[in-house]
Amino acid sequence: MKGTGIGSFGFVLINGEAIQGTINTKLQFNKDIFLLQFSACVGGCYDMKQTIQTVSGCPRTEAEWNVRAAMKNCAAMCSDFSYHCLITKEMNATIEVCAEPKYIQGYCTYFDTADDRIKGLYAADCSKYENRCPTRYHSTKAFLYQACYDLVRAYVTVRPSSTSSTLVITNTKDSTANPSNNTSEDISLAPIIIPIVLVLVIVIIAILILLKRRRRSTPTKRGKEAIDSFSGLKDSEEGTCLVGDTGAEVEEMSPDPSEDIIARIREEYEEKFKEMNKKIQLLKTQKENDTKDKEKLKRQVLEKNKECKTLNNRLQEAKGNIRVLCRIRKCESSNCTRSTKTTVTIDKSSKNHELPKTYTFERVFDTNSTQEEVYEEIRELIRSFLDGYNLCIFAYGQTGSGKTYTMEGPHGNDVEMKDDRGIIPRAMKQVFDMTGDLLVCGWTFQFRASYLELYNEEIRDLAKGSSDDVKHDIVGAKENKTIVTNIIEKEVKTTEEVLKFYKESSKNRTSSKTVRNERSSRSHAIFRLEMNGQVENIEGIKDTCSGTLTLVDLAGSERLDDSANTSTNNETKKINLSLLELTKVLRSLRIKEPPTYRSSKLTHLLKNSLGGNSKTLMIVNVSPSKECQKETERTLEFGREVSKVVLENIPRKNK
Ligand SMILES: Nc1ncnc2c1ncn2[C@@H]1O[C@H](COP(=O)(O)OP(=O)(O)OP(=O)(O)O)[C@@H](O)[C@H]1O
Repeated sequence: MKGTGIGSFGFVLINGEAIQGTINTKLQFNKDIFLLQFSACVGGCYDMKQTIQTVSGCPRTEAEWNVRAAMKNCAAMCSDFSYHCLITKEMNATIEVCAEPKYIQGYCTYFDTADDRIKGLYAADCSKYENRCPTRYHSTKAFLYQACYDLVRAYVTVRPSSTSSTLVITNTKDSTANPSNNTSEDISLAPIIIPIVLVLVIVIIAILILLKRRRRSTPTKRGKEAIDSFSGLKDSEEGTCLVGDTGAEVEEMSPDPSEDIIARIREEYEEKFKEMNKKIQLLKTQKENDTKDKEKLKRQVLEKNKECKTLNNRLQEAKGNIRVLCRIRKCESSNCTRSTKTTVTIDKSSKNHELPKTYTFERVFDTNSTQEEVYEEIRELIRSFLDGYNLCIFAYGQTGSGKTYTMEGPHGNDVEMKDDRGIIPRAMKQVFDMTGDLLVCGWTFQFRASYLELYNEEIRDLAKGSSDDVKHDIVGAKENKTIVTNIIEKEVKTTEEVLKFYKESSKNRTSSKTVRNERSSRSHAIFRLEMNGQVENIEGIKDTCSGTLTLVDLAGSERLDDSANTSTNNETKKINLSLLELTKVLRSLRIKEPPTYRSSKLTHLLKNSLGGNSKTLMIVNVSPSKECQKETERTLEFGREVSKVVLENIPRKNK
């Protein structure tokens, strides 16, 4: 035996609509040697309830799983939390998995005895993988497995058959590197390999524990168990950190299946959404006296709407409850960044022989990105607000990096329906269009808008403008919304009304000239839209739905010396202090310590949007200009920090 390698990859099969029958999945193996392991996730990773049950309860009895390893001469070692089978190429093995659920998920951990290339993988440069890991890969284990996956993927292809649910795993590795004439030797080595594998597993656990101690991060129980199931390792120590506390973490180890799942859920969602819209249009054209048909259509719309909600939530859970996107500002001057769809690379000075630094985000919008492209990425998330989740979108970045442009658009207060309008006017239109459509089937909605700014740690009600001489205090929270005293919460019924309110109020926002921006916003602007909806459902029972959409344009995050002007120094200090507190809160959420929200007004105000029943999206805005390089790096570091946050999944407030 020349060396011992270890790798793993996951696969996921989704049988779409055909839920009723049994799914028969055949796996054929013709690699040298595999440790096959089936674990977790009966019922689909995106169904939180079922995932919790299966991961924490481990109801993986032989009867439930009915896993039949139709293999001859197979050295099988089964543990009580997952199935392991050691398979060699010579066995020409085929495994049939029969299971009721919609999704089957399995993991195949692979050991290649004739390859030195994987040796020492666990001592690999983790930061290399960390940089490459999209937002939800920030876990010690996750990126180690990501590393394995990368290596294994290089010579294993997973090819789903177009006509049946058969996966054929073929060995595409260079045959000279693994001559077939030594396979009989592999078989005879099988009993030796098992102890080696076990030793290897122990070594991995030890390394992981060490790494975890250094990082001092804490996993969510479910996330940890999901990883354990994935790896087949159990360790009692705490320490790994996953982003997006959902069953989706398991898929995140192997990007392709996860992407695949997201694409399939989206496809299903879009299909249902289209069907619902068709029915809504039909309903709108129904004659007044056609009561019978109308009632039938109403019921169908309500049903479809429920299905859409479930699917959209699965989609958002799969993406993670806290997401970070990055946008690079348009720039005419020298550019220090390079970007792909998911990475930003900062080129360092060649004088100091510094290597370029790459940051990975779920999505990166380059200098040519349009407002529409940015909005398309978050359109589905806005739907979550209408489904009864608190949603917070905020723009973070250095002064002049394009935060206001992204949130509002380039026209200052003129936020009407122009092509380059930003997130706020687009979101308002989507919200009122979508709820307007649902009115035909009996839904009623009430919306209340408020617009506050935090300037020098003082809350101002922008809706009151200069006449606002009353003190505003945060007095706790009601129904998951932070309550602020003496503010205007205007009832709005249409897109036009809400945008008029926004436009009038934003005239009062505090701005001044800074080195980098003629009209720099010197305050955090927090626009909130509160929704309460009711409908009588199919069974005649009242169904309610409520949520708060918070859209935040943070003040510029530049360092003190960048602002130079002494009159703004105080402002800058306060801004930076509150941003620092925001970072601390996010860090606390990450390491599962209770955050001290009250240490700044900003975090106190955003309390209900940064934990618990909320979905959070941060857009880190950066300038690509060389002069801003240091600030750009700081911003990207911040974005990376946020992308490590784990949020609890608390049921939405839809009763
Ligand atoms: N993607 C873009 N395309 C075109 N122009 C842009 C883009 N991003 C920003 N700008 C322009 O750059 C200038 C500064 O942008 P903006 O005011 O949005 O920055 P900011 O981050 O909000 O700054 P501050 O924190 O100082 O308020 C504005 O004139 C804006 O119109």
